[in-house]
This record gives sequence, C-alpha cells and structure tokens, in this order.
Amino acid sequence: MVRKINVFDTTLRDGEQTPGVNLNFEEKLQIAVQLERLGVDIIEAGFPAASEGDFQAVKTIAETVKGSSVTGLSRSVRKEIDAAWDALKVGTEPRIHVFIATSPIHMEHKLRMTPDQVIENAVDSVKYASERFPHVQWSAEDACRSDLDFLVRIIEKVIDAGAEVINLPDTVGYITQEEIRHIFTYVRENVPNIDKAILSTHCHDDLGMATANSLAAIEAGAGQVEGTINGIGERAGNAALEEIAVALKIRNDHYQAETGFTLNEIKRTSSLVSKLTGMIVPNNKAVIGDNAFAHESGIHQDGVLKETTTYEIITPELVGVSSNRMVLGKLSGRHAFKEKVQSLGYNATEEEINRVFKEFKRLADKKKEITDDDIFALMTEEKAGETIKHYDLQTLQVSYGTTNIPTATITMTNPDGETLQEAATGSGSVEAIYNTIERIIGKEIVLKDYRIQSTTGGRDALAEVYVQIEFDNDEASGRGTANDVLEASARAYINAVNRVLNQKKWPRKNIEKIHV
Ligand SMILES: CC(=O)SCCNC(=O)CCNC(=O)[C@H](O)C(C)(C)COP(=O)(O)OP(=O)(O)OC[C@H]1O[C@@H](n2cnc3c(N)ncnc32)[C@H](O)[C@@H]1OP(=O)(O)O
Ligand SMILES: CC(C)C(=O)C(=O)O
Repeated sequence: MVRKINVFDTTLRDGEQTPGVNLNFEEKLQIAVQLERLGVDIIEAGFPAASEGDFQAVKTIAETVKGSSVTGLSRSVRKEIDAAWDALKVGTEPRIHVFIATSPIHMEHKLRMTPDQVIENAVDSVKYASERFPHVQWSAEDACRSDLDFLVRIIEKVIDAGAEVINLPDTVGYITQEEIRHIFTYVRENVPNIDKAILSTHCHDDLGMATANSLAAIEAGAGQVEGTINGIGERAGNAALEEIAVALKIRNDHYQAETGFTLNEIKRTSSLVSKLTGMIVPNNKAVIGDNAFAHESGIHQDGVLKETTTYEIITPELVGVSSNRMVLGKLSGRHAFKEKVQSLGYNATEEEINRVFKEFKRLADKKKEITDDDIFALMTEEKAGETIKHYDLQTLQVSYGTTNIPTATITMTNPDGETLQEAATGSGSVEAIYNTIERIIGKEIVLKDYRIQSTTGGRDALAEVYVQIEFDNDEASGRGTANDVLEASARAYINAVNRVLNQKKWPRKNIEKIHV
C-alpha cells in the first residue's frame, strides 16, 4: 500500500531566509505558479506580518494559485494571525502556519517563557487562528531538541485547540535518522488524539542530513514533508524537495510512499528558482546538478553505452532533463570516443578511430573538456590527411609597454611550406598579433568572437582562447591553448584560419557525407 505524502514547499518563506536572497513580488509569483505546476500540495508564500511587500506577495499568490493550497507563517501573536488572515482569506481553503519554540534552549533564552506559558500561548493562538482559518498548521520550533514528554503534552492541547497539522522541525539541523524516527514514533504512540492530525517533518541541512532525516521521518509516519527547491534556506538550507520526491520514486520498494509531484517539472522548477534567487546549483548536486547525468570516465561511459542502468539509477527524462551526457576528457575511453565520432556523422574505420583517439588523448591532457568542435577538428585533420596544408606558428614576439605602441613579430610557415615573417602594430597586443597574421595570410579576416578562460587552476594555469572568424565568406571557430595568453590567442586565430581552409575542402554541412 503506497502512502501519499503531502509536500509543503517553503521556498518562498524559509527559502527566502537564505542570506543574500531577496525575491520581489513578480519573482515570488512566478515561482509560486511553477510550484503549482510541479504539484506542490501547500505553498508557504511568505510571512505576511513581516513587511508590506511580503503581505502583498502572499495575498496575490493566494488569489492566483488555485491548484495548491497557499499558506503564510505567523508567530503566536494575534495581530500577526490577523495579518495572515487579511492576506490569505482570498484563497480557496485558507490555511495558516503558526509556530512557537518548544526546546528548553529556545524557551528559556529566546522566548523567556516557562513551558506552561508556551503551552498557554500556543493554545491561545491556535484557537484564535481556528476561529478564522479552516486549516491550521502548528509548528513546535526546535522540536527535535525538545523534551519528548513536553512535546506530547503541548501537541495534545494544540490538536484540541484546532490544529490539523503538527510540524516537528529540526530547526538547527541537529538530529540523526535514528533519533528523528524515535521522535515521530514516540509522538504517534503517546499523543492520545494524534489520529486527528497529520505529522509533518521540516529538516535543515546543517550537518548535510536534511534529506536523509526527512525520509527517516516519513518512515516513522510523517504524512507531510517540508522543504525547498534546490535546498535553499536559512544557514545551510532546508531539505531539498526534489531529492525527497525522487528518492521516494526510485526507492519506492523501500519507502512505499510517493508525492504528487509531476517529476519531469523538477529541472525547470530548479532552474527558475536558481535564476531568480541567484543561488547557483552546484554541478554535483543530487538530482538536478549539471553533472547528475554526466559520465566522465571510460569505464563508466562504456557501461552506460552498453546498458544505462549500469551507472544511472535515475533516468534524466524522469526529472525533465533531455538526455544524459558523455563528457569527453582525459579519462574517457575508446568506446565513448567512437560513439561521439559516429554521432557527429563520421563513418570512420577502426584504424582511423585508433589514430584520432591518440590525438584526442593528447588534447585532453591540455583541456578539461573536449567539445564537438574539437572532435570535428581532429576528424577533419584525419580525413584530410596529408593533403590539406595549413599555416603553422613558428615564433611569436610581442613588444608591449604603457608608453609605446604594441607590436607583434611573427614567423609562420604557409601551406606551401614557405617561412614568412611579418610585423604589425595594434591598439593592444592581441590586435597587433591578429594584424600580423592577417598580413602573412594576405586576406581580410573578421574577428567575430574572442573568449579567454583558464583550463586549470593556479598561477601556472593554461590559457584557452576561443575565437570565431570569417574570411572568404566562410566562418570557423578556433581554439588555442598555451601557458601564455598571447600565444594562446595567436594559436586560436591560426587554428580558425586552418579550419576555414579545411572546411572549403570538407564542407561542414556535408558532414554525414564524409565516408572513408
Ligand atoms: C525558525 C524560523 O525560521 S522562524 C521564522 C523566521 N523568519 C523571520 O523572522 C522573518 C520575519 N521576521 C520579521 O520580520 C520580524 O522578526 C518580526 C516582524 C516577526 C518581529 O520583529 P520584531 O518585533 O522587531 O522582533 P525581533 O525579530 O527583533 O525579535 C523577535 C521577538 O519575537 C519573539 N518570538 C520569537 N518567536 C516567537 C513566536 N513564535 N511567537 C511569539 N513570539 C516569538 C522573540 O522572543 C522576540 O521577542 P522580544 O522582542 O520580546 O524579545
Ligand atoms: C517555523 C519553523 C517551521 C521553521 O522554519 C523551523 O523550525 O525551521
């Protein structure tokens, strides 16, 4: 029997508590609409009493979103419950989330209240909220560091006062899986009226255990899970909802529970939240990181090419990613290389593949990632064999100073094997180099794009320059790698020139016609 777990998304409330994140009205609305599309059951849209902006955002979201229930947070303070009511009453089935801390540390030092005063306050605010809202959720802030018998006492009373969801947050991300299972089990077994309420889990990631702890709480009977998209939130963040939803799906055999998520909306939701909050998703982030479906090493790539399940437990399509990705680099093997060559339209012999594979490995030692363009260049050179002649850089000298005109002197061999030398000036060193190369080649070349990046870290990093040029009505890109940026710039330019020449012989648009 598979249990349905309600998803309570707090990207717009706890997620907005991420240091540096500040969503405006339109951004909150855009995210809320996407959360609805994702299939979130409850959207916590903000804290209506916190500011006029948050009040308006919660109100508009409550007016707009109909497929998910919309809620707002409030302290155990009557005027905040009033503010929440004003913002949320426009929604269908208005819902409030009231909280107060229950741990000895919070009660004594922050609230400066006795446990009995906390009970009195919680009961009063839940009653007050229930007189307005048809749905009331109550949270015992810092529940996971609270005394269990005190929790049992207060929960029984707030359920009697009208709370229908009881949330037991791990506010500071402190709990372990075994302990959270114990808390949920203890509450279920000892609160006499617990059947009238749904238990909810809300975990923080301070020890990197938010997802694991949320799943453990589900195992112990939580019927609602709270978290944020991409795991953003206060301090180290909240449990990442996409991880929980996918874990429940993939390990359904174990958890026997599922969310109502339209899972293939996950990637789109994650990208939207990342873009609007400015919180970049790490490449290695579970489920939605750029590398989650990328395979880098030869043994893995070979396995995936033969049978994807060898190294993929989640299909990319499940979460809305179009396909997996083979990253060609120095750790790649012949199988992945051959597959890439074939996917680019080449019908190469084993002998050719073996030859070009050696070149590929040489290049991969210098570059982090080998692109389709690189493979194209390697294959073009292989197919052209000796017949295509090209320009080669022999020497490069650049004179630059703050008070003189940058001048480059270059020696190159041309396609006929002749050695040519020229010098030219420019407004900067790179322009001087490109003007000199243009003179040697004797053609007008248009530089359409120039980009530079380092391919490794540290002071001795290799510079990689990418250029795009046009001459003789043909375009090509070129890359050059060297320890020095000026040499890399020259090599990229010459590489692009050679590609234009190669393309004239082996037109790229006819790539599939290149057969042995
Ligand atoms: C675990 C969580 O994530 S809880 C949610 C956290 N989110 C936020 O705090 C964002 C919105 N917060 C705000 O805009 C403001 O903090 C407000 C409007 C709520 C309150 O602002 P202020 O009145 O200036 O109080 P301030 O934030 O400085 O201090 C909090 C006060 O609330 C009290 N308090 C904290 N939690 C609660 C609660 N659940 N119920 C009642 N009082 C509470 C504190 O004890 C403190 O009281 P004191 O002033 O008597 O010492
Ligand atoms: C208000 C509660 C649910 C909270 O955000 C927390 O305890 O982390």
